[in-house]
Amino acid sequence: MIEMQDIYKTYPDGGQALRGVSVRVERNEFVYIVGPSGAGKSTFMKLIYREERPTKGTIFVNGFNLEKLKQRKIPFVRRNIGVIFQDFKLLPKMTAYENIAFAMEVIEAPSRVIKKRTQEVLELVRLKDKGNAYPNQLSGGEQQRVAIARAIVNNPTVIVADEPTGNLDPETSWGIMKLLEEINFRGATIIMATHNKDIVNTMRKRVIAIENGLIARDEQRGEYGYED
Ligand SMILES: Nc1ncnc2c1ncn2[C@@H]1O[C@H](COP(=O)(O)OP(=O)(O)OP(=O)(O)O)[C@@H](O)[C@H]1O
Repeated sequence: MIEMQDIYKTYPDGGQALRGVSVRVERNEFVYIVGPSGAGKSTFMKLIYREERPTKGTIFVNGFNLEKLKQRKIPFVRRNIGVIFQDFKLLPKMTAYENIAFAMEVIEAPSRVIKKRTQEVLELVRLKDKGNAYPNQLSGGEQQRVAIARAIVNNPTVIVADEPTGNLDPETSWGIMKLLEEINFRGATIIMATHNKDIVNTMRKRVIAIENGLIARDEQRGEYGYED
């Protein structure tokens, strides 16, 4: 569960990215965040995974108030949120396998568990045979699948995906969407910011439109609603 209560975000240079956003996303929902460039979508996403902090307002993730979190609870809450980016953000000097396993090493999982679970997610994203490849030896779609495997390896309850298909061709994008749908089916809440009209209008889900720092629309089985 994610809940924002009257969230404002003003960046240090004075730019107002969000201007009073209140929203609730239930467990296991799949939500698209749409809106014009500069509307505040990435800021909205960053507040959920605590990359940015709100200027005002309260955010709850799985019942934890992110603004009142004790230092020692931060890793625990963070581990429950998997993040996927447009540009994949894989570590270039690590293989696909190592990129995924690393996410478990940082939470100090036992090495036996790491080996088993990393193989399991490599299979889930259909990259069993590419574990030893480095990111620059993989296609864009394959790199994004590694990034998805890394995001889900610790079994997070929430996946935040900021334009995950932004750098991919349409066919590859559909493959990524099928995977996200499967992850949602297995129980994760998915929040995905996108400019992909086809995907939003085909895979009808809840659509939240952010315009000028405010929620302009929030519809179940919504539409993309813009021309780009
Ligand atoms: N780190 C930052 N410092 C200052 N201003 C910022 C920062 N990040 C974003 N902004 C500003 O906040 C506003 C919202 O930006 P944000 O990146 O959230 O929009 P967006 O909807 O994700 O856009 P896009 O679709 O182009 O990715 C913009 O005016 C932007 O210039």
